[in-house]
Amino acid sequence: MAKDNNFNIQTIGTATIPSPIHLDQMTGDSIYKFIEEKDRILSDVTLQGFNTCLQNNEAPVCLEKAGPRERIFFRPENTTAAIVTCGGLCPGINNVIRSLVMALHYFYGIKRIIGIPFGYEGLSPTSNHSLKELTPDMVNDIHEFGGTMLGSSRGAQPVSEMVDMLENNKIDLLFAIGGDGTLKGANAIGDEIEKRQLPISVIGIPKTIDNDIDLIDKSFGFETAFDTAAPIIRDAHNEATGAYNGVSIVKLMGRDSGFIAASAAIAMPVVNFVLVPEMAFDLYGPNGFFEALKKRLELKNHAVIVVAEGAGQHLFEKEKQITDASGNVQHRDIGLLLKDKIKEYFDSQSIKTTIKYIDPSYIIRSAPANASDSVFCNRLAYHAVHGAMAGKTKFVVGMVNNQFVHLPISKVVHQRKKIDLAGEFWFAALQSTGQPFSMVQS
Ligand SMILES: Nc1ncnc2c1ncn2[C@@H]1O[C@H](COP(=O)(O)OP(=O)(O)O)[C@@H](O)[C@H]1O
Ligand SMILES: O=P(O)(O)OC[C@H]1O[C@](O)(COP(=O)(O)O)[C@@H](O)[C@@H]1O
Repeated sequence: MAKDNNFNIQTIGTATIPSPIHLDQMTGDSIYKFIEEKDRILSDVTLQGFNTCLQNNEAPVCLEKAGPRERIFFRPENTTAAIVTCGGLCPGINNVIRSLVMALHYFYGIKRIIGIPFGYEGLSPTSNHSLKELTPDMVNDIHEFGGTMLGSSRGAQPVSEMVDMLENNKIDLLFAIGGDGTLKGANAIGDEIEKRQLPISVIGIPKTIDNDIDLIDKSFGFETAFDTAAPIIRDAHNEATGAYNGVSIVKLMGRDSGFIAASAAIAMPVVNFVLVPEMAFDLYGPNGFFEALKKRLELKNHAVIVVAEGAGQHLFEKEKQITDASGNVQHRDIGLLLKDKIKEYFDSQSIKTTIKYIDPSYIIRSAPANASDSVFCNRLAYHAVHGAMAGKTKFVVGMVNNQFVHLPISKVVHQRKKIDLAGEFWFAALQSTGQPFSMVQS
């Protein structure tokens, strides 16, 4: 981190390969409004952020603005770009692929664009997947579909073999679309490239439906997720009101962070309880969930519960944890547990209930992006291409304080973003649902 004495700010910069070519010389009359290398945005524009810096005698932190640079590093006629998508699906991946291909092809004139099939697995020399040459025609309509046209995967591949593969296929730019794991992988690939002193740029585009990537305002697909969840919750409410003491439980994605569940609950104020991984709660006892649910049923004779998949894991008997191929903990089904235990609790008190458990999580994850996410995906992709062509490497594009910036990958992967249970957003979720503030683990 460099200290900028003129402005008394600290800047988190990104690694750049020196840039010899003037973009306007190359394209003639440029359509771009160039971003100056010195353009920065403050990473924390809140008064509280400034006050904290002043108190600690620290300079506020600034981030590099994303956008086209006047000087680029890669000569388009000799440049090959590759795109890889890893980890779980998320609305908008195809929009990002499409906009990357269009920007590479039409803005910079890059003719060779390679799609890596099935995540990092496709970069392994031992895999049987064949590389796909991508053209604008091939990607023209893919934004209309959810999922990823390239396929995805989890599981580790040897980094040196992946870099061999990039070298052998003369790839100059690698765009890695993925979450925490993918970005760690991209950073490891970038380190190996640096070690070999190769002029290859590695660019991360943060993808996670859970919205759990640190520092950035939001990740693409997250808004579509709670947008798609909203009508499902509305219908779940109809189910709940259609029976005496009807209880609908809707499970949404959210492995370690409950942003989708909490946002969906605020968006659809028929939700009475929102259970997230950040909040441990008791089932029994005066401040337990069941007592609160009982009060709710006594009052209104129906209830809607939205639960994030990672919530309530403390309620399962401790067993050996199961992990997926990438080492992520696979959670037990909290929705099923709640369904069974709620029935047991109310049956034991001879209170009749009708419980419906709805799990739309994978359907939501594979939906196409909504209009707002489509705009966001498009802009992320354009910025990723501009940063890459300027020779920047081991960086992610993201939005911070409503501005597109470059961040070193290493800065966003060291911890996951979670809901602040003392923060305004969580209070809004509790107020909107009417869930008792006291309903936490004693
Ligand atoms: N530290 C790492 N070094 C290299 N590759 C990694 C690392 N962490 C994760 N990966 C790889 O990144 C890919 C995606 O990771 P995963 O955790 O499944 O999804 P996500 O990127 O959505 O978090 C997997 O192929 C995984 O093996
Ligand atoms: O596809 P899988 O392996 O069942 O993954 C389920 C996980 O994927 C997610 O949808 C997204 O996780 P990633 O961001 O790590 O890809 C999580 O919410 C969920 O826990």
